[in-house]
Amino acid sequence: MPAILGQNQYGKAEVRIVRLDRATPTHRVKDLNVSVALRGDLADTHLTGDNSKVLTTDATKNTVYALAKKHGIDSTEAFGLLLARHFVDDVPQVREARIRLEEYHWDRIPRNASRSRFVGADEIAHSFVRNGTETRTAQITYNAEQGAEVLSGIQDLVVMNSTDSEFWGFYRDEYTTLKETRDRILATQVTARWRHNRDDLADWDRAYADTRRHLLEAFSETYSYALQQTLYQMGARVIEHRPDIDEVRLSLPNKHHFEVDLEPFGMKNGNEVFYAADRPYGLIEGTILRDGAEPRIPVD
Ligand SMILES: O=c1[nH]c(=O)c2[nH]c(=O)[nH]c2[nH]1
Repeated sequence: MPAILGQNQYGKAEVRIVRLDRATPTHRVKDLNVSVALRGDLADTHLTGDNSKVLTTDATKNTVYALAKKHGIDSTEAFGLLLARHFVDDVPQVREARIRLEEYHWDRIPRNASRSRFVGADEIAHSFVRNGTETRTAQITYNAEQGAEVLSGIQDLVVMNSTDSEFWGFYRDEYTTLKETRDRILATQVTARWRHNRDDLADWDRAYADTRRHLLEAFSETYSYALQQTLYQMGARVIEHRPDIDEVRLSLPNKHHFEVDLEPFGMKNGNEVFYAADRPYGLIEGTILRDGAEPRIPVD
């Protein structure tokens, strides 16, 4: 029985784009996952392999980045409409475009009232925390001889600084190709555990909230030359402010944001349009201890 081609569509799925608006010192961020599907006069490529009407999926991805640079991303819907109209109105063989968008929402990290170099009344201009991702953890060990040990923690606290991060001066061997940068996005998904040196705190919820706040403040206030340095500052901040905590163990994946090369489209990126890669990622881990304390959180 002869076969016929039924409904079909194609495009690039899950284009991860972070668009920064750096027009003022108070940066705005749009973080989207965009999937493009195009329909139209596309029988030839399926039936004979004639690709003359195929707008490459690579070009659809580039379009997402280029239009984001050109027009900014005002709202998720408006950006989806812009893309859909572009593909249908400007590419003759495309009759219908379906754009699916997921937006990841970032809240600003509240400002520490005692520090003044940030603009805005009570928020930090370039530091963000993604809402709804984190989990609070606890591990209690008790035995009759040694009593109780309380490990508290947080998992998947996703944070980002849209500036105040550099990375340069690193060791180079024949396989090193990374370019040095004086201004990059620094983003990570914090997993932390901290060991209390007492089991009789009056308010564990408050201790947790306070420790979380110190981690966030240290992340956002550290002008960073390496995620390793930020890790140390985060742990040290907790040790300094929480006499009940002797040890902080941190695991920080470096959520890389690569500046998209927009030169082929006649545009300078200007540190505004990024490809948010999910893997591979750098993984920076370390324990920060109260001087004199022994590490006791088990190494995974
Ligand atoms: O903060 C960083 N630390 C590294 O060790 C590293 N390595 C790398 O490629 N990028 C980065 N960034």
